[in-house]
Amino acid sequence: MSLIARITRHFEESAQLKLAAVEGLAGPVSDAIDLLVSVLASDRKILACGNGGSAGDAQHFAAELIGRFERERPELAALALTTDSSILTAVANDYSFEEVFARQVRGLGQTGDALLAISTSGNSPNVIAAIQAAHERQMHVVALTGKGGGRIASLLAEDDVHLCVPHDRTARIQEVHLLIIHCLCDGIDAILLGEQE
Ligand SMILES: O=C(CO)[C@@H](O)[C@H](O)[C@H](O)[C@H](O)COP(=O)(O)O
Ligand SMILES: [Zn+2]
Repeated sequence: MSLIARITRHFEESAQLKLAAVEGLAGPVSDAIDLLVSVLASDRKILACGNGGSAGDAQHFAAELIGRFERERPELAALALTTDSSILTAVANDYSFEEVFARQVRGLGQTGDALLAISTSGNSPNVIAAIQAAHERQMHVVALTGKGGGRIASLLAEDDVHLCVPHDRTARIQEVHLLIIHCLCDGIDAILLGEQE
């Protein structure tokens, strides 16, 4: 296969997945927006975590809330738990890598906050531990997964929101996660700016 053909196949597979996934995901994404708006409107905050590309997505989400997405508005309370190398290395070194997000959730999370938990497999132990810590703190959870949701699917509470991309390829799932993150940012802004009831 030529490089052009390989590249074309990536574009086509990604585009086809997005078009196929929107019907099943639009409703849950709308629920996630409503949940996150209620968290922010109650002066609570959103913590975000994930590994690898999903760590980047967690940071991307927090940056768009503290900074801006497409419209001017005041800062919104969001924090990625993936950035502080001293915390990450100390907790991994002194406890375990599985604890790197959960200890931050227990240390920073308060009742009514939300955790955006991102795992394409739904099986990363440190994201699972973060969800369990969020529930201990009476926090809401929005989980971004794929591959059927993995162990995370069975961990979520009734009022949590599960956004599971119907695909088994990590890269494709991440591409839809990023699209979902932009939908979350747009929907949160539309409601908070009074453009959307
Ligand atoms: O971005 C990619 C693959 O596209 C990788 O860095 C990927 O994020 C890593 O393998 C992660 O460790 C995967 O973790 P998860 O999504 O299964 O929770
Ligand atoms: Zn990636």
